[in-house]
Amino acid sequence: MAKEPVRVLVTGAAGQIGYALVPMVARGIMLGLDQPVILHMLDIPPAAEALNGVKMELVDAAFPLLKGVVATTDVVEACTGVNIAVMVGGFPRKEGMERKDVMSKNVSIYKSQASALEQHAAANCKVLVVANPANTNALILKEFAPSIPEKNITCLTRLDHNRALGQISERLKVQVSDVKNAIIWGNHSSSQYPDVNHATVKTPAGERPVRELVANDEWLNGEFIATVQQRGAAIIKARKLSSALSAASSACDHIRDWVLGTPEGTWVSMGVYSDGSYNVPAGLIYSFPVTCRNGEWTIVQGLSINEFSRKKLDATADELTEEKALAYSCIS
Ligand SMILES: NC(=O)c1ccc[n+]([C@@H]2O[C@H](COP(=O)([O-])OP(=O)(O)OC[C@H]3O[C@@H](n4cnc5c(N)ncnc54)[C@H](O)[C@@H]3O)[C@@H](O)[C@H]2O)c1
Ligand SMILES: O=C(O)C[C@H](O)C(=O)O
Repeated sequence: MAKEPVRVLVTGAAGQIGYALVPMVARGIMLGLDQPVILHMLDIPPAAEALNGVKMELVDAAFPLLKGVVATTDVVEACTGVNIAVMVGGFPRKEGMERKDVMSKNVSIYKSQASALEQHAAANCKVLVVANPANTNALILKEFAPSIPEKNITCLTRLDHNRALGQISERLKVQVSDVKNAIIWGNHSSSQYPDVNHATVKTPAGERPVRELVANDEWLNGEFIATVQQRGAAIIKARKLSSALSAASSACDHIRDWVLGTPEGTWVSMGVYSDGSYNVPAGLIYSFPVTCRNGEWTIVQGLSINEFSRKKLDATADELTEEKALAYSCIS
């Protein structure tokens, strides 16, 4: 029997990530090739015409899994009945703007969208925040949607996770699909800590540690970390626009693994509400290694953290604590 359609909200759908993401959702890349979807697309009134253009293209593409499209600038209409919400819309930092001004605009956007989701989304709606500052926008959304379980509110660090796998694959000249269990700890910002101390590569002789195969701690502790931390900035420098296809693809990876489960023996990185694991302060949205089963994520426990890693976990937690204070100071 055909499955019931799942309603997927994409905010900021007229923007660049939105334009890359909605065809992926409509093709079944996010939720599976047997899962019909209804797309809800939200943008702001100045983008209404462009949003309608995206809707026209979705119709023209005749995606078999796409059972309907809602394209709107009305947040209540956009949020009504959605099962998955991918929050891409936000206020970008413009030249000359203070951090606090950008934060204040995003706090006000995420406060009002939180209320709309809380009141109108389907029960058990899963939320992924992509828009920057992603971790703190997700925290504000959690704050203003108290009836949405905190386990349902996450932010995207899967792009950073995939970037780490990509760098190891390039360095070792192995297939990226053979590299697994990197970890992104902390903030989706340049303070994040890409950690490969537990990562492995599938070889004909079995799974081998990345550190052993790379055999160059100086590169792993220096250039590798900096490259992953700075990759977003490098893409902006090259494209004059921030990453879009990789961000959209990673958003699909994040939701697919959350809903359908992570493969046996594999973990992924997700920004989730900290419960104090690994001595990360509780009450931050912080990126951890997680496995997913039956639509729920669980933080991987018991990984050893050496002194080098400890300092990096703490530094990115400190940045998030500071961002949290700034965001709370903007709440009106
Ligand atoms: N977490 C990640 O890994 C990651 C990666 C890449 C980009 N990003 C972030 O994702 C966000 C979107 O990037 P983009 O390149 O698509 O930007 P973009 O400027 O092309 O698109 C953003 C869209 O959001 C819309 N928007 C603004 N305010 C809105 C609101 N209140 N409600 C609904 N829509 C609204 C804009 O009109 C625009 O169409 C940015 O904040 C970017 O920094 C995050
Ligand atoms: O939009 C940005 O500032 C960069 C983006 O978050 C990315 O990691 O590519």
